[in-house]
Amino acid sequence: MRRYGKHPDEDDVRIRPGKGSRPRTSIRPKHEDAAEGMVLTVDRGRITCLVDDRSVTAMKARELGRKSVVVGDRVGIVGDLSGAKDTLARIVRVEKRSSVLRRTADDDDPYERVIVANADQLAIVTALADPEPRPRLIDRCLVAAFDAGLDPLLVLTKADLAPAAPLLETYEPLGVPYVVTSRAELAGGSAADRVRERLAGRITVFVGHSGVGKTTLVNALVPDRARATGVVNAVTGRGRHTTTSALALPLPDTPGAPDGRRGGWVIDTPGVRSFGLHHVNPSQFVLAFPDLVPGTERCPRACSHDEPDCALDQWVADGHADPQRLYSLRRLLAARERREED
Ligand SMILES: Nc1nc2c(ncn2[C@@H]2O[C@H](COP(=O)(O)OP(=O)(O)OP(=O)(O)O)[C@@H](O)[C@H]2O)c(=O)[nH]1
Ligand SMILES: [Zn+2]
Repeated sequence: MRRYGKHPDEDDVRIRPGKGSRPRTSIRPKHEDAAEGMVLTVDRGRITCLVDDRSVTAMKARELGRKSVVVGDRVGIVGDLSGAKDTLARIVRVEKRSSVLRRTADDDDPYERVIVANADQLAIVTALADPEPRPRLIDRCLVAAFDAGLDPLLVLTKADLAPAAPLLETYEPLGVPYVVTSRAELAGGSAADRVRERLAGRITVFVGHSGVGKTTLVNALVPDRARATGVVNAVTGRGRHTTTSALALPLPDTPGAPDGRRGGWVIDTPGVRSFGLHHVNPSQFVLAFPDLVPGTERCPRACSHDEPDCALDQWVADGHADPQRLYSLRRLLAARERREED
């Protein structure tokens, strides 16, 4: 009888030297019967997954070893999938991720960790005043987005307190899409509608510094957030979502939207204000600026594009690209070197 899967080579055994004579199967069980789930939040080893339309609490199966399971992951899950109280399923597989977003290392935790998988958009929420916008922080978020292959979206809040134009001027050369919101538009619902248009059918991570109005906005976007969070809490047994883990919230369908432009996900990231950028490869980063790429042909090998020999200066001086674009690239490259709270 074959125990695992259906591939003939799966019964191969390998003897590990130095570990006695205990044979070890070289290939893990495949769990082809596992249900598919999406990770909604992770709270100290307790993983809440959406399986069909149920919230199921699960733990990582031992066979996953050190492999992390993060919000947005598509997983294979086995065991009790009823979603009933006090049940615990097992995650046996993590599907290949289409994108990963890493949180910055901090004092409590020196490692840069993946916090969200499979997102395709990063909404950078910034107040136009109270608190003042922090362009360097925006730059860091943009670098993280470009590097992770996420489309950035600027959400500029509190337009009732200050105009958006000065900030938009800085980001215009980058061509980053933006939405501007204000208190009155939030109350009237038009702000949420405009933001929602940008979110339909996508998985969008929301980041923002404390006080910028991120919670106000997310609540407006996901009116039944309380209920959605409640489902999670009923499972984790907490009164409130108090962890710093990200939390995936389903967006209501946009009425009349075509298939593929419906629903979507908002991933809220409490306590996450910036991203680890040390892994970002400067030579690769220029790929986020396709118009500048041909100009790098004459660069020295492994050019960071922010050094005296960089060929881009001459290329731009020769009129091949907008100098503002090179300036923006350099500014973002510099953001990589700075500390989070600069
Ligand atoms: N004037 C003005 N105030 C706003 C607007 N949006 C939110 N606020 C206020 O800004 C304050 C902060 O909003 P929150 O939504 O709590 O901000 P947050 O980004 O979630 O901040 P934390 O909860 O600290 O993470 C609240 O007092 C809101 O009422 C806006 O468009 N205009
Ligand atoms: Zn260069």
